[in-house]
Amino acid sequence: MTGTPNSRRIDVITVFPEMVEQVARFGVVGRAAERGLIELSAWNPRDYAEDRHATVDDRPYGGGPGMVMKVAPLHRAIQAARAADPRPARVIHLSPQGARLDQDRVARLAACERVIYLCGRYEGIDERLLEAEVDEELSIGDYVLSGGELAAMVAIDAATRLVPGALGHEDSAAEDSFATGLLDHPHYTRPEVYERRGVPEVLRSGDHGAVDTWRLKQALGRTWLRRPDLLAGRELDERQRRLLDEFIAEHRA
Ligand SMILES: Cc1cccc(C(=O)NCC2(NC(=O)c3cccc4nocc34)CCCC2)c1
Repeated sequence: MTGTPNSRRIDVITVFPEMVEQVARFGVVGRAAERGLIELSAWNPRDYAEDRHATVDDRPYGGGPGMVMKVAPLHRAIQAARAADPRPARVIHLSPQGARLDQDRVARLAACERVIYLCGRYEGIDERLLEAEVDEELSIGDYVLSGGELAAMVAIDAATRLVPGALGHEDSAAEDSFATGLLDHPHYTRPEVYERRGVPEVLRSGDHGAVDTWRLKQALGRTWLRRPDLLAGRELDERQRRLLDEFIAEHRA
């Protein structure tokens, strides 16, 4: 099935295709898939194994616990995915050895017409497959996972949100905060009071300028408090500097 001509094609090489296909059933990614903005296909190396037991793994040379994913079934699955669309594809291996996924790298993924995500299981993938087929390795963080599928789903979700048309206005507004590299300001909705806790006056004042200022101040302040590293890498303009200084003074009062 081919999507609209400029649709993004996403292929995932995984022994658990049903797991990964779920990401395209819900929310923003689900709507993008429905509307043909993206096209998601999963390819199971088990379907490309030579033997009748559909073996995709084998014991490691050098001994040790666990199993290693074999080259041939993965190679054939990648070839099948490549053949499904004439456009060149960037092959991304989700791996603890990879560069840390961040919004800049997500933006680069979103700009690719085709991406093939390669998900490891067991102890990992035979190095010769990685040497031959992988363009880039990405990690979603420093913790132990059972496989690369969740990482692929994280990358797919984050990148799809950046595909033009994927977000309606109501969602794109939510992008503003991190598009500025800051954490989010606090959010409130009805009721006005819940168990004696109210809503900041300014948010109900109808003064949109004051609301924007309050939100920027809160975003700057919370970033300063919880993720100062995000502030270290950026210049604040005069207004932002003043608002953050106000927040800090109030925080220390
Ligand atoms: C810190 C650390 C050091 C050594 C091994 C592991 C580990 O978790 N190894 C197991 C595997 N992990 C991942 O694939 C994986 C894990 C974490 C983030 C990721 N982002 O993308 C893929 C990721 C690799 C082969 C099968 C799963 C983790």
